Amino acid sequence: IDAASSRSPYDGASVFLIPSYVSEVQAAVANMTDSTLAAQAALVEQVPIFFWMDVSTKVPTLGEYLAAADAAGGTQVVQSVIYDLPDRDCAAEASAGEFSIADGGAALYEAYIDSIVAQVEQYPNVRVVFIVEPDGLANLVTNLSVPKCANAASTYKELVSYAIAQLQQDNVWLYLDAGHSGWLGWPANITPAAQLFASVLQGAGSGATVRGLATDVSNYNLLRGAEDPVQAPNPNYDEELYINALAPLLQQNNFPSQFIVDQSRSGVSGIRTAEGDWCNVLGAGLGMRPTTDTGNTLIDSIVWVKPPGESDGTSNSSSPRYDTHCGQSDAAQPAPEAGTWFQSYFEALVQNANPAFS
Ligand SMILES: O=[N+]([O-])c1ccc(O[C@@H]2O[C@H](CO)[C@@H](O[C@@H]3O[C@H](CO)[C@@H](O[C@@H]4O[C@H](CO)[C@@H](O)[C@H](O)[C@H]4O)[C@H](O)[C@H]3O)[C@H](O)[C@H]2O)cc1
Ligand SMILES: [Mg+2]
Repeated sequence: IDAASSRSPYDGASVFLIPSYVSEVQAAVANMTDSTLAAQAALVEQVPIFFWMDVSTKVPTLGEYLAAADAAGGTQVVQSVIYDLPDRDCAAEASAGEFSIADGGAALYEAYIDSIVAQVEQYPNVRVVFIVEPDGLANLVTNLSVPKCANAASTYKELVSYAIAQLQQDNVWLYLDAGHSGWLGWPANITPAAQLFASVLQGAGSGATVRGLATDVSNYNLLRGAEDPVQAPNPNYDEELYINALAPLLQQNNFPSQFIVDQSRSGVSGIRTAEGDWCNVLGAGLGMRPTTDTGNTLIDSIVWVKPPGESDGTSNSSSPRYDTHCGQSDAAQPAPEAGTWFQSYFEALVQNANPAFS
């Protein structure tokens, strides 16, 4: 058990602002004509988000950020998402990745992980928080009926175990992605989910550990609040209910039960026509600001993981990465490719922010 995982990485630390996102927001502000809204949008620059390593060529940039955090002094936390599994996003089209299992993807992914290890080992004084593979394991709980997921299952598990095994440095905290309340929170899913997380941790070898799980990444659920009608009849209809139900199941399976929760786009509830809608949902607003004052000892921090303004996926039906969810009536259109800047959507997120930026 490495020292890191026995305490929150956020205790007594400053969270590093990701420069590439600050630049995206600055560019967005420059393009805004409504001066009141632009002034509110400028405040978003000061909110820490996660740096997504959605392609292996972004790993050196993590190194630059670790160096900058190291130079800043004090106790810094750099937040980053590991997101490059071969046959990625197996139940959807929008976020398919660079690696494919059929084309040596497993070996390439291990090299990707090894390159991340090489970066974090250079900066032992910087705390690094990784969320490991959004949607990856969650898809193995509910979507083995999807051929791409069934074919990828053993590889996903082996590679997440590999990532855990390789990232045991004392300055690293790992939170596996655990979907959200409207996904794995369903009673039919929650126990298989706990068992899957535990088996993947065991696959990392004895002594390997993680800090816990991340929930609501790139989704729109409330941390705690009134039930959104589309969540009914799920008893775990918000993230805190999901976390409180999941934690004992994890403990029973010898899996650490600490959490971080994405609230970047959770400011407005009741915006989806169906619980499973995830793509650029209309009416969404920036949510609770990141804080360690979470009101629940299981939750280390509220965080912003999905960078607000970056698209979930293209609405162009002729694109190879077109997913029908991005063409729905509750999806903002026209939308650019996943991960690219969506200006009008960003402006709406600021407009709908709750709490408001002022
Ligand atoms: O009452 N009942 O009787 C009953 C019966 C069955 C029920 O079934 C449950 O229904 C849920 C709601 O549809 C399903 O949850 C959805 O599953 C999708 C993947 O399949 C997720 O999509 C991902 O979302 C990510 C961002 O979050 C994207 O990054 C990613 O690209 C994208 O693929 C949705 O969020 C998530 O909400 C459950 O699987 C399903 O088991 C539920 C109730
Ligand atoms: Mg996605």
